[in-house]
Amino acid sequence: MMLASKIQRRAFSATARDLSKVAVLGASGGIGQPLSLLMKLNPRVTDLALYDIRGGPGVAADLSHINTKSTVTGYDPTPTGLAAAVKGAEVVLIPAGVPRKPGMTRDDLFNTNASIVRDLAKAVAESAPEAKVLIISNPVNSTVPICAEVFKARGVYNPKTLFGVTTLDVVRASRFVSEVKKTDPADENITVVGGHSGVTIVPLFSQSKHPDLTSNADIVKRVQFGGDEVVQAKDGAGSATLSMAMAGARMAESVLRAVQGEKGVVEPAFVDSPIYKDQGIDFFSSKVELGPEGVAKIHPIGQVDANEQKLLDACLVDLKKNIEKGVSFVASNPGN
Ligand SMILES: NC(=O)C1=CN([C@@H]2O[C@H](COP(=O)(O)OP(=O)(O)OC[C@H]3O[C@@H](n4cnc5c(N)ncnc54)[C@H](O)[C@@H]3O)[C@@H](O)[C@H]2O)C=CC1
Ligand SMILES: O=C([O-])CC(=O)C(=O)O
Repeated sequence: MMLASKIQRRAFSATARDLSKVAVLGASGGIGQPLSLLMKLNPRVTDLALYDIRGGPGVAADLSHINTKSTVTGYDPTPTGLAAAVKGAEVVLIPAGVPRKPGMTRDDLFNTNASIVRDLAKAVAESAPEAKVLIISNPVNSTVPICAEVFKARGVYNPKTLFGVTTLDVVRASRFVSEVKKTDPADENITVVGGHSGVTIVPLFSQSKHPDLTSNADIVKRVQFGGDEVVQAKDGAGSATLSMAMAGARMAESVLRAVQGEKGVVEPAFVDSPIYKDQGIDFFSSKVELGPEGVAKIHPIGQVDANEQKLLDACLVDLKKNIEKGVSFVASNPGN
């Protein structure tokens, strides 16, 4: 009897884990569409739910003709649409919100995107409190704390399941290094820590195959301000969308690999982290080992050289302010 129930339990959990619903909130945007396409092509995904304030069902109808196994459903902002989109999701990806124009910092997006993320987080807290939530909307340094505060207020905050997506920073770093060193970017694994904006992005070249790059101010700056290159080139039409879709899809795939039992899956992510808590900084991006429940282990930063220590010092000043801004926003604007 006991054995039977054990087997049943195992069968149930295998089924539950194999049924991986992914929801994309902001699915008809510049990032949302290619990200949803990449999720439709991912065989680990069984159900794809696409929500946007406009155009979700259209994007869903289009993707639903692709002959992979997953079902695709689109949702509009009806009273039940958002709740239905996230219900039962293993992973909720959030690229909803406005992108930068030339001359703006990511922090300039705060006034618009803070309330968008707050309201989406409420829906996730109510209808999918166990989902792994991957926040792409900028400013990530503030939108992740916003999401955490919303979850805390509803008693469902789990620091293991909330991620700010910083994957694009390591994707860029490996590509930029490969251009300088004439190598294959696939062989370049560059650690990037901190946050996701300007000087809060800290590449640790001393830990790579190219420690000489820590004194190369050009490449350090390029990693920190890579997003600006795209914003300027798009000249008012937005920021990185296609490279971000690739990076977001890689992060979602890594989360699903870990959920489905793969060991040793490590990605950078901006998470609730012990690393600088003693300095009042509750969130920090570093290498995170993923497990079935989300964050399994946060790797320490490791050895840094004097140049990198200076970068880290500058990072922490801004990061602290960005995090505090998100926390105070929810305290003074709790919404409905
Ligand atoms: N974490 C990262 O590395 C990166 C983050 N981003 C950020 O991602 C965000 C989205 O960028 P794009 O896709 O280029 O912008 P976009 O303007 O093309 O798309 C945003 C989408 O969000 C939707 N939206 C707005 N309010 C919504 C709400 N309340 N609920 C659901 N959907 C809503 C819009 O209708 C639109 O379809 C921006 O904040 C941008 O700064 C962009 C690149 C990299
Ligand atoms: O630069 C931006 O505004 C968008 C972004 O976060 C990036 O490309 O890294």
